[in-house]
Amino acid sequence: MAEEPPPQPSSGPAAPPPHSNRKLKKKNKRNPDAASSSASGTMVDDPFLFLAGGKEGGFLELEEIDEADFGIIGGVVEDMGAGEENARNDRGKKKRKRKRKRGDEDQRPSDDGDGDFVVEDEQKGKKGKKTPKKKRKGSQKEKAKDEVKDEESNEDVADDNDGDTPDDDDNMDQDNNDDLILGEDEVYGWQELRLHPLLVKAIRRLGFREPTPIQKSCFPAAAHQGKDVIGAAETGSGKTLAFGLPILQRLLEEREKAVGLQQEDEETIKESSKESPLRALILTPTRELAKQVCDHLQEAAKFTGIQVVPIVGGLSVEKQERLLKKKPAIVVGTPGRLWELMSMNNQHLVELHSLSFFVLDEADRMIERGHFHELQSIIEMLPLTNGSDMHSVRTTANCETVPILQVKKRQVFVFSATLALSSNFRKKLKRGLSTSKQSLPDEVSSIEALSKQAGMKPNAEIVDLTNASILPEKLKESFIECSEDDKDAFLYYILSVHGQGCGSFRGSDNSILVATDGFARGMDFDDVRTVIHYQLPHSTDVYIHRSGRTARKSLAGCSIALISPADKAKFYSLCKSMSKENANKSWLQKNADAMGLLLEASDSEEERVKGHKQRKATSLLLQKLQQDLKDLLQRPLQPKTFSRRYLAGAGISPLLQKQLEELSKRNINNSSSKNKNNGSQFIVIGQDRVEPLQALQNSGQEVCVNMDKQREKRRVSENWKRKKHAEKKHFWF
Ligand SMILES: Nc1ncnc2c1ncn2[C@@H]1O[C@H](COP(=O)(O)OP(=O)(O)OP(=O)(O)O)[C@@H](O)[C@H]1O
Repeated sequence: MAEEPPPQPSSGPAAPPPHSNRKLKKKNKRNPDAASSSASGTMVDDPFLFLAGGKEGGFLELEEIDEADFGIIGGVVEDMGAGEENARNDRGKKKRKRKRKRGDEDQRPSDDGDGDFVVEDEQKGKKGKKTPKKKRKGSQKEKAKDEVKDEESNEDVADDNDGDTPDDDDNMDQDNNDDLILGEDEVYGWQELRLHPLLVKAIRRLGFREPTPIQKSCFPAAAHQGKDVIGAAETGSGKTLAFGLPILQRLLEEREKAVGLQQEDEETIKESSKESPLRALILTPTRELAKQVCDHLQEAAKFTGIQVVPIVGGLSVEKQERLLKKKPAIVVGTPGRLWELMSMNNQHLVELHSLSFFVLDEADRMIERGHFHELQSIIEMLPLTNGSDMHSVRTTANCETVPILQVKKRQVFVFSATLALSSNFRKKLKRGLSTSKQSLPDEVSSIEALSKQAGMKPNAEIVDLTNASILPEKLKESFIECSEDDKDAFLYYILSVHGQGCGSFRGSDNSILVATDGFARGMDFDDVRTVIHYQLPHSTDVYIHRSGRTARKSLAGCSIALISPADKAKFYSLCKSMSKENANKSWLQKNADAMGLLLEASDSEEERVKGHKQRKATSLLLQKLQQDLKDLLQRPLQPKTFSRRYLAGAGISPLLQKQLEELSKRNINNSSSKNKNNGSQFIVIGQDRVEPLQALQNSGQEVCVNMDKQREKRRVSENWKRKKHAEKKHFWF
């Protein structure tokens, strides 16, 4: 190990797996809360290549590593069939293809020096965008080369394109239908919402067959009833479009009214609507999230001509001022930079009389220290919406305004993955309305206070879909108990399972992202398979957000927490608070069920019968699950032939390495003769590149095979003992 090249610094994307435990420890000291999500780095000349799978297959068995205890603390073990795997791959491929077209694959995080990551290529360089399509159709290798070239050239021009909006040509003129992944009849779910045709078209292009539950629940209230919304749903459930689509819908409807009023053709209106007073201000806690939300909304607004721009720190103020001169209708930004520009009296940002939407995304993070000062200042800039500002719409001198008829009350949207509202929240909002802004508390200390201060109305729609589960349904949570020193070995081992080289994080199937907790919130990456909690976070929220980077969009994923003795207290309190939250949430439902009451008193007879049938089916299912659980609990968690060999500690000696290689060969031979074999089988992670998620999913079956065999053995040996005993008796008598 001494001759090994030093590992790459942890901040870069796709850092190769650590080659030395010592170095890895150093890295984690610098960044103690790092949450890593899966995949790999280059393994060339790595003496541990054999651990990484490859043709030979890895061999390490979890039980073989230092008295490991591996358990599942949540989630249902279910078989991720080939169907889902294929669907995941297909979806991933389609999306990547589309992203490549847009040049999005350049996007990747980089450390901006202050501990936070920024998306390095926040700018889509125009050079990259204008690469002829023909060139992009080359072989994978050529594509990869092109990407590298694009990245390089983007770096050259990045400075001129910071946070640029998509080209108007790009946005408007590519209205052809070739790009649409879904047919009209495949997006039926959206028609029910009465989504504007131009938005349906964008949705067809994105390939979203139906709205997610949070989108379905928020849209009617937000878009058709003009209500404020507090929305909470599990991570990765599509909250961005839950507030984004209602905003776009209303802007489009207003534009159509304007067409009616002004008797102009739609194209003219489309053109003129490129420049607009500020209609929607969306605040996010981090730069990366602002950029991501902006990208997502630009996709949704693709065919509308509505401009969406990001205003975030880390980019030059002058360039962002240039962006704002284009008068975008929607601005997505972080409080710090927005307030900086507002303080500089940026015209587009301070003329807020036409502002119809004020959105706080990831509101739970917004209220954490470090954000509220600017946030509060911005909120204080917002005009009151009690009707008095209607007059100023007409009279503001140097601000272009939308016609008075189009300006309804400003809507406030507050979204979060976690939500705890007091039972008298609406009353508080009512009281808030009669209170002047100055008399509100100095500090924004909770989502409630924040909503109140932002002017949320008492009839706000509260959509809390976190009831059933705070974490994604298909997330499998697991933990490994180990010593602090062995964490590195486990980390390396898990990463090595994914072991292949990579390009950028978004562009590769097998890359690794080492991230701060700031980054772990809200960032959306396709197909993240595994999240590793190298160190447990202090708060449940952070745990939820970290874990929520995987199992997004109803796909399967797993999170692995490495628990050292020092983490135990944190671990128990985390488990406690997670189960308490779940318990609290289902309290009403549980008690209602126990008393045989239906919560919805207004249900029709038909619905009641349906509900009764559903409950019956659920209770049968529960009984079956209980029986399954009972059966599972009767089986030992691990085979008795538990090996205590371990790979970890202060590096691996050449002798141990040799032994491991030999063991690897032996295991491969064992596995090839699996069907005939009569030796024991472990839950193998790393064998033939089996990832932790798959291993977790398969583990039940493997253990089951072992246990049957062991039971059979036990039965034979007991029979033998009985026979012997009988023979003995016979002998004495
Ligand atoms: N209706 C839909 N159908 C399928 N995919 C969707 C749909 N709506 C959004 N998505 C995709 O789901 C992913 C997650 O969406 P989004 O980032 O809005 O989730 P989120 O709830 O904000 O997550 P987080 O709380 O972690 O920020 C994105 O890749 C988005 O493109």
